[in-house]
Amino acid sequence: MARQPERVGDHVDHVVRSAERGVRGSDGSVPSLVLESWQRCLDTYRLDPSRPGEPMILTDGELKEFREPLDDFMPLARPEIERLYEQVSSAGYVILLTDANGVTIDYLGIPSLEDDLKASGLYLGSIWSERNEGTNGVGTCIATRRPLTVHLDQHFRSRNAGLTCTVAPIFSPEGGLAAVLDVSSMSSSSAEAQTLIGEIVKRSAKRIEHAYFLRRFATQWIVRLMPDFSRIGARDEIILALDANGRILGINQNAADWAHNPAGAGIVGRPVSDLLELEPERVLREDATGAASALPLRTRHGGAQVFAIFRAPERSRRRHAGRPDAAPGSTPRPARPRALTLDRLAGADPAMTAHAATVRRLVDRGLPFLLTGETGTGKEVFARAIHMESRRADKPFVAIDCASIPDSLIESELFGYQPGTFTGAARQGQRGKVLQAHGGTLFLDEIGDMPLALQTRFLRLLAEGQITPLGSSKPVDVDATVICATHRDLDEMVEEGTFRADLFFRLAGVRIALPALRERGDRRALIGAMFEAECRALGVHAELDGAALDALDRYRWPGNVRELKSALRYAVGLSGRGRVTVDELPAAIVSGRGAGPAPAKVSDEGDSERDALLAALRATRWRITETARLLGVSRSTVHRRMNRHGLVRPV
Ligand SMILES: Nc1ncnc2c1ncn2[C@@H]1O[C@H](COP(=O)(O)OP(=O)(O)OP(=O)(O)O)[C@@H](O)[C@H]1O
Repeated sequence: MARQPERVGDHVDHVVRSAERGVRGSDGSVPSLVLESWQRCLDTYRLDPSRPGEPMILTDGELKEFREPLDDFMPLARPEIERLYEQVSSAGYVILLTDANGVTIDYLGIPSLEDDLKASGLYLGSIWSERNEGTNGVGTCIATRRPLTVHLDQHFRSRNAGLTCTVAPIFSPEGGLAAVLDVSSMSSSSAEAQTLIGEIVKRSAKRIEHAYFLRRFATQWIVRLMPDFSRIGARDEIILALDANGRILGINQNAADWAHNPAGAGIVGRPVSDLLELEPERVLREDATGAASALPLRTRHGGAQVFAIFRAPERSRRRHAGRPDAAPGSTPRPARPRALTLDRLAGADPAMTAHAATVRRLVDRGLPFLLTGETGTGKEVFARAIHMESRRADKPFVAIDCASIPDSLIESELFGYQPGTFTGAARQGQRGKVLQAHGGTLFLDEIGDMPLALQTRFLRLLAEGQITPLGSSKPVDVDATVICATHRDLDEMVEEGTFRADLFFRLAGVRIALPALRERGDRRALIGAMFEAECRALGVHAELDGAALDALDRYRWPGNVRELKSALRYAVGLSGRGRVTVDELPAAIVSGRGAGPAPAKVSDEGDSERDALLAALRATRWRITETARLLGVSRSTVHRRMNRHGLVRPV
């Protein structure tokens, strides 16, 4: 908030003089974290404490770029932000979640004060790095990685000296700073209130950090440790992620502190039995008995007692359905999404329902399937549903993306190789994905990107049910259902001679063309069902407003169901008040961008492909995801084409 001019002078004087005297010469009235920050602002960033002006607020488009890398994190943080807001908003506080650059990526504030909050920078899209705003809660937390309160004129800039900001860092499972949680008000608060808010913010930040860690290692073993059983689930809980052999894959920040090892270096990669008197087999046994009670253990060094709770990896937990999987008081996990069966994928769309009936009739008849459809129409999930419908459902489903493997490796990835076949090869050789799928299903995504030379070898697999690993002369029998998918027009490629006709006829045993989302007859119902699924997945209760549903229904969806899913996740993540309106939808959907003609298909090779790619890269300012969407191809295809045409993002 703006300050009176005469007080601005006093403030500047106080900041500059105190910074000159430094921590040693200080009378203790200014906390050392703040003093050191003032020094950084003057000496390193060369900021002017008296500078007036407005806080910088990013546009929606700019903000989206900062949010994108934290797509999986934001929905985990949202419920905690809401809980925090409920606790403190009546006392005039607002909540900001910033990324590690200080950009406010999520926010909950008092709607009636919105204009004032925005003018003070307590708003979505504001930037609170020290370099931008000088000493402030978020920026100084980023610089020091410590929780703190910056009260009134402890702020470096005079114009922020009406604020009180209490913050706590949130660390990523890798030990880096992921985000900062901030509770701010536009007024002063008593020392007692600051202490109380400080504790509440730290607890919330830890809850988010734990949820992030548990989500990241959902498919691994989790061991939660506390010196005292009653404290399991508390915020100083130590959490380790282990692989099936008891090797430590990740540790939370508390574990790093416990081991006096800030980044966890030297712990990750070691067997858990180095830290605890615990043999890996014991972990498995604990889970098999479904034990949710704490197991007393001793630390390897020092022999101190700790209590441990185990959580099995997500997949094996499904087998113990109904068994408690979290300690009391821990963050509730969002519901796990239900499997996408053929029926669920088909919904009420006539073409999809007919495809589901075809699959049921022809599955297990030894025929290969060819799935076509624009990017994001659900080809891979459909392939998985075919597998689950088949008698091979309990055998492996092996997916391979022909577009993302370099041409030089695709052959060895698929067919494996004998020991010593080429430089850099594993000494014991490799089995190859095709053999791994033996007995189950082999899913070849982006088959249209398979190099011609390899198509010949692949033909043999389809024709004779045999493959020959690289460096070997002995063919090996393979029994697998083959499902291929592509967004390309294979008929056209065959005509052009870029795809082998004989291979095409072999693999197109059962052709299934998945409709684009804009062509689906059950689009509104599908949007509604996917909205509910997102709410369940994020643990949120929300309704979809009629106008928002209309906007979603009208949009052209160049990225199809994938794009719809991420738009819904974004909207549900943003909906604080239990209702998703057009305001929560991504700007492109509301503005109707992407509501134009269907994405142009680029030709296979040559100049036109390069030109189209370059034009798309320029139009999207070299953003790969958007380029892929614009061209109607996958991100990996964009990367491959960039390599092929030697296109490098300008610096
Ligand atoms: N009917 C559906 N209901 C819910 N989610 C769906 C449905 N169809 C697809 N999805 C989701 O949409 C996303 C894209 O699906 P998928 O990866 O199978 O598409 P694709 O056609 O293989 O894409 P690409 O061609 O780019 O590889 C996935 O997250 C999938 O779970």
